[in-house]
Amino acid sequence: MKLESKGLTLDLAYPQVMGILNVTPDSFSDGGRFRQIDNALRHANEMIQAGATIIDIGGESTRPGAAEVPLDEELERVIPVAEAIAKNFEVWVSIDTYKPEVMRESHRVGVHLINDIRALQEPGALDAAIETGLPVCLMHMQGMPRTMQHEPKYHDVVAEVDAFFSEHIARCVNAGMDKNKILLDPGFGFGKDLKHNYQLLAHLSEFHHFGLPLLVGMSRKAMIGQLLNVSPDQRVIGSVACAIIAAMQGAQIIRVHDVKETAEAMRIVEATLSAKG
Ligand SMILES: Nc1nc2[nH]c(SCC(=O)O)nc2c(=O)[nH]1
Repeated sequence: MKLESKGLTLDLAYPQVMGILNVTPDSFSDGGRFRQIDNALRHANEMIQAGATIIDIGGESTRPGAAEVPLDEELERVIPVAEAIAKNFEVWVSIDTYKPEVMRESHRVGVHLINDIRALQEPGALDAAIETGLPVCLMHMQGMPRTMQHEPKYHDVVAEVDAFFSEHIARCVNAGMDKNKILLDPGFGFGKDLKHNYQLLAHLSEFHHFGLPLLVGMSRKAMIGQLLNVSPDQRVIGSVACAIIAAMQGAQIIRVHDVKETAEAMRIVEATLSAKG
């Protein structure tokens, strides 16, 4: 399975590491220090050297309870950084946004992938994504970041996320999007409690029936912190464990903060999966 965008190809036969670049003042793991372009470029370069093949740029923190960021503030944060990375490195650049104007402007400055935690449900987002022609990651979320962790409830979280994927793939394809431009993400931590997150991880391989790339993001999240009782910067081993479990089930893109550790683990996964024949 391969993904193409703007002359770049991503070989999804092997798990690809997506490095997280938060350009938010309140991002819980980067401490908001990567707001300046030079810091962002330095961090992006470190992640690329460590094995990231995608850099995911986010201008709005989506931690549970986080406030929304006005459009002009988000544009000011992410567009200069996206443009600089796309210009300076031969790497996939993805934009973590749900705003249609940010999607369009990101495309204009060279972004390769749209990563939308709201699965193109904001007004105008689906049209904007189709207009850009970019691949899009549709992520499942129950509720909204501000309130999503207030007692999330499911009858069967795996079945409900699967139904969500079916519904939104159909919505996108019916609107004119090429199905092969869609990626799927169960949205770990987005309206899920500890049990829900591990049910999704345990059954992750079941989502391959759509024939679309699976993207997962568990890095430093509460599903690790609640088990190990450690702060976000002490969750590297837990994050790598989650990445291995997902990649061994065929997840194609792993979104992480700790690129070097994850990339090394993915080489072990690749050696093991290819030895399966
Ligand atoms: N596709 C995708 N995008 C994301 N953006 C964030 S922001 C919160 C954090 O990094 O803790 N999480 C995810 C995720 O899980 N999947």
